[in-house]
Amino acid sequence: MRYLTAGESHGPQLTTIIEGVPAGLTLAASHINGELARRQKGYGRGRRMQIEKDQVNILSGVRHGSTLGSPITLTVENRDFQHWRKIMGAEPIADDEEVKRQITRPRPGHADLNGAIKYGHRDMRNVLERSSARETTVRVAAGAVAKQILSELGIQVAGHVIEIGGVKANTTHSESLETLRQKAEDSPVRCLDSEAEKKMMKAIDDAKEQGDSIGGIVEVIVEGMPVGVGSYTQYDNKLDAKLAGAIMSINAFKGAEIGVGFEAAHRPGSEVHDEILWNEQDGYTRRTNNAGGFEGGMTTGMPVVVRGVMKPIPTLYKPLQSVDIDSKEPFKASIERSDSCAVPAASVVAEAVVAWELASAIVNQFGNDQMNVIKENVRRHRESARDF
Ligand SMILES: Cc1cc2nc3c(=O)[nH]c(=O)nc-3n(C[C@H](O)[C@H](O)[C@H](O)COP(=O)(O)O)c2cc1C
Ligand SMILES: C=C(O[C@@H]1CC(C(=O)O)=C[C@@H](OP(=O)(O)O)[C@H]1O)C(=O)O
Repeated sequence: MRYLTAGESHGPQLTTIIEGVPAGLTLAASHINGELARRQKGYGRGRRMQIEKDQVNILSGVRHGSTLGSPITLTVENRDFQHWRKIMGAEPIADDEEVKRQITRPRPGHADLNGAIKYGHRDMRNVLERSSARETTVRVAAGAVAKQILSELGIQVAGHVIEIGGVKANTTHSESLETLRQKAEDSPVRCLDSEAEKKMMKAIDDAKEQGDSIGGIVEVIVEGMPVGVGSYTQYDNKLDAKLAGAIMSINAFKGAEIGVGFEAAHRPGSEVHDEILWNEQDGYTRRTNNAGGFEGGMTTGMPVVVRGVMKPIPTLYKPLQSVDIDSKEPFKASIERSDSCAVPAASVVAEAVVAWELASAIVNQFGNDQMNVIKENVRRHRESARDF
């Protein structure tokens, strides 16, 4: 499966075309809209999220609530476009009109300067419109389709926030994935630890008050993946590497880890590798899951545990030093609106990109045209893995 996205942050809409989704998958706008709404929430979001009310239009590839096997086109309207028609070139600007025509002052931490040099844009709006994380809207829409595939195979995905602005959540949770998901849903910062939640919200308030921004760490857990998805046989078949790439592709994400991740550097092997057990009912299991569900680029059958680190939002009310590309004069940037923390929202994006990679790998490996064939192949594979 593959997908492309298109659309500017303040243009009329965002679009994704998704190819390779098997025929016969149940898919309704409500599956996607639920995910879009989750991405819009989260403490620390700015005023833009009060303007948008993301709703998907399914324009191709689905009839009577079921996928056809043909490309699926999904679009989401940018309501804010109505306020940006002139700036975006959809309406002429009168000569005497006060409209900010060009952005010549690059914001540190954004794609502005590098993108302008690369594409030769003297107006950096031509860069920021596309580098904006508004694009993650349709990635969440594509991820919702992937989640639907996983769900029909009994595979569940949940994401939550484990750190914001240096406040760490206690992550020793023994509840079911469903309970974990519900708790995250009920928390304004998508955090399971209610003590940490309060401190995280205070950290966001403090940062906002000081004109600053903060980042954090999100975790995605996936239960029910069959063993042996992905492969060690070629570097670009390693599914853990694809997950790391997917996490790193989210705007502002600067690191990814699987299982104990970077912590493995500090531990001896006896405290890292997961001992192998066997019982008649389940077949092979592991005593621990430090590997986060991966060995040799393949799933172990244990829960997939992926984390990603998000840097602080780059647009600050406390201005940072930059240079005007026309005058070459130094200036301190001033801004109109921004999120002060988008880590909770980004955890929903992280779920989507992880779901996409896992669903793609399954569809590629277990026959890729019809959903019922894939279901049967996965069922047989699970059975043979258990009896191996
Ligand atoms: C959900 C989400 C919302 C974001 N909101 C903002 C924002 O309001 N203001 C901002 O400056 N950056 C925001 N970002 C981050 C920027 O898009 C990102 O840092 C920038 O495009 C530069 O890319 P890079 O950080 O990946 O290098 C957001 C990121 C995500 C994932
Ligand atoms: C629009 C979204 O996020 C935007 C991501 C973003 C950025 O620079 O990445 C900047 C802000 O946009 P604006 O400049 O229009 O206020 C965020 O609101 C969204 O998540 O849907």
